[in-house]
Amino acid sequence: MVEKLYVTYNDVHKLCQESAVPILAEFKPDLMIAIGGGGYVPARILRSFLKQPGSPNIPIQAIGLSLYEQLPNAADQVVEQVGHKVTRTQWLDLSALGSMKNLVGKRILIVDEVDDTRTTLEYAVKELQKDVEEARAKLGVDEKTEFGIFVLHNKDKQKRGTLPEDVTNGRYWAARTVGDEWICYPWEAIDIDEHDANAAAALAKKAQA
Ligand SMILES: O=P(O)(O)OC[C@H]1O[C@H](OP(=O)(O)OP(=O)(O)O)[C@H](O)[C@@H]1O
Repeated sequence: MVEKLYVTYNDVHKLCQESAVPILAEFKPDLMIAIGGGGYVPARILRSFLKQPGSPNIPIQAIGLSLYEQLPNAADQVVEQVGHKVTRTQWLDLSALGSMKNLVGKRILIVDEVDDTRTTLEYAVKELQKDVEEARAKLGVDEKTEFGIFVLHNKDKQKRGTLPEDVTNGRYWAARTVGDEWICYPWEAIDIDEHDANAAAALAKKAQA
């Protein structure tokens, strides 16, 4: 039976809080790109912990990627990716000059809640790299953009997707590395009290073991 891992809002908050320390020390992002829907809440919490006194908040932009669902009437937006379909439901608005400038020569932290098969993250990095190249060409700027990744949980399993080596070696932060568990995030809960009770029960069981 697949173990269920219940993650509470407080857990998410604390995972972001502790991860902010190495992310600030080693990367200092200029911009976060949250992969929706699971990346939105962690990105917003992380922003509070990345805020430096005297500096503005780090902007968060959102992209929508869906791995398991195929939107009707959106066949032209469906991309075959290592045997899985990644559907773009939302993307950056690159028509604005400001948005393009945000991409070139910047440190961009991509945020999602879970790195499972890595299909989604591979897609996000590849597509964003293409956008950066396009923006660089249009703006005639030659500064390097660095991508980093933050996830709450990385599943230690065979990955279908791959990430650039410079990201995996030094710019990849997973608050927790877990097995191939079924992770239940609080924002998916229909009954949050039951969810929290399940999380507490699992904790008590672990303490007894
Ligand atoms: O590593 P992978 O195997 O690619 O899986 C991880 C992705 O799957 C989930 O997204 P989902 O498509 O379920 O959308 P959601 O975030 O809106 O729930 C999750 O939010 C990640 O983005």
